Amino acid sequence: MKVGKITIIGAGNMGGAIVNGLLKSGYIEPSAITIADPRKNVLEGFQAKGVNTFQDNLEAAKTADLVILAVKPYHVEKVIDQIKPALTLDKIIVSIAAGVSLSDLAKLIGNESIIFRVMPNTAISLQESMTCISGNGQADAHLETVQTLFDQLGKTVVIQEELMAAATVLASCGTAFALRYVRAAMQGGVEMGFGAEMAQFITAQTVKGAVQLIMNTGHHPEREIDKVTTPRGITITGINEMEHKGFSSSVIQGLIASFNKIERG
Ligand SMILES: NC(=O)C1=CN([C@@H]2O[C@H](COP(=O)(O)OP(=O)(O)OC[C@H]3O[C@@H](n4cnc5c(N)ncnc54)[C@H](O)[C@@H]3O)[C@@H](O)[C@H]2O)C=CC1
Ligand SMILES: O=C(O)[C@@H]1CCC=N1
Repeated sequence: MKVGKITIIGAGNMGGAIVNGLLKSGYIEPSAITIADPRKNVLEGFQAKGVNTFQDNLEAAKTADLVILAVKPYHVEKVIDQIKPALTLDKIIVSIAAGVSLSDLAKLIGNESIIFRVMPNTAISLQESMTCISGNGQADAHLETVQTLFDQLGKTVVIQEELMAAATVLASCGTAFALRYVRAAMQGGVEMGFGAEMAQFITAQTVKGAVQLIMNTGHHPEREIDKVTTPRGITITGINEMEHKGFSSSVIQGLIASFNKIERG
């Protein structure tokens, strides 16, 4: 079933990105979208786009069929407390707060409520998110509704909740990790003679093409790497130097450090 009215609580990086992705998708009318935030100035831009805006979370949540909690994890408890009178058992509640479990949410909202944990990334504003979804027992009957909604905003997978921390690191933090590669390559490009803007354009298009090579074929990355690394050639010289300096190991250790941060707080 297609979702009716959506309320997003929190108009920051992610709340704002979700609204922009929804507007871009045309999946639901701007008038069916509501966003709430205490900061009046961030709401004005959304109001101009025809979205309903509120500084009062409870008022914002009252009319919704689906409520997305897009506040920092340490604000989740307070926000749920504020909107609880509006969280009737027919409402779908979606939390994108990193590290806040379904059982944490059920303790705050109620065991009988329909609760999803959804982990998108900032590319949701361009309908290019990788979004991982898991839900509680009550959520099963509404999975199609929620997955179809996030399908409008990129790619989705339904996962076991125990993988949510790993999903957060790979898919959500992953945007920043990937862009650090892009920035590093740009710095190298500038040292070799390109202006920063041209280095960014060349690097970004190269990364986009490399990603499409594996996405369009399903090939393992090494299969495509093998096509680039001429024996005794230039690429293998650079790649081996990167590995001597710990490239893969550094990426893996960074992922695990982020994972441990979620798991241990
Ligand atoms: N930034 C990212 O790439 C991702 C973030 N997340 C999760 O999304 C959530 C939001 O993160 P960001 O958007 O990055 O944070 P943010 O700080 O950019 O946005 C949070 C927003 O909540 C608002 N806010 C604060 N107190 C509030 C209250 N009582 N009621 C309503 N709104 C309130 C703030 O004014 C702000 O606009 C976090 O729980 C984070 O773990 C999940 C995936 C990716
Ligand atoms: O760094 C963070 O805590 C958030 C969660 C995932 C991406 N950004």
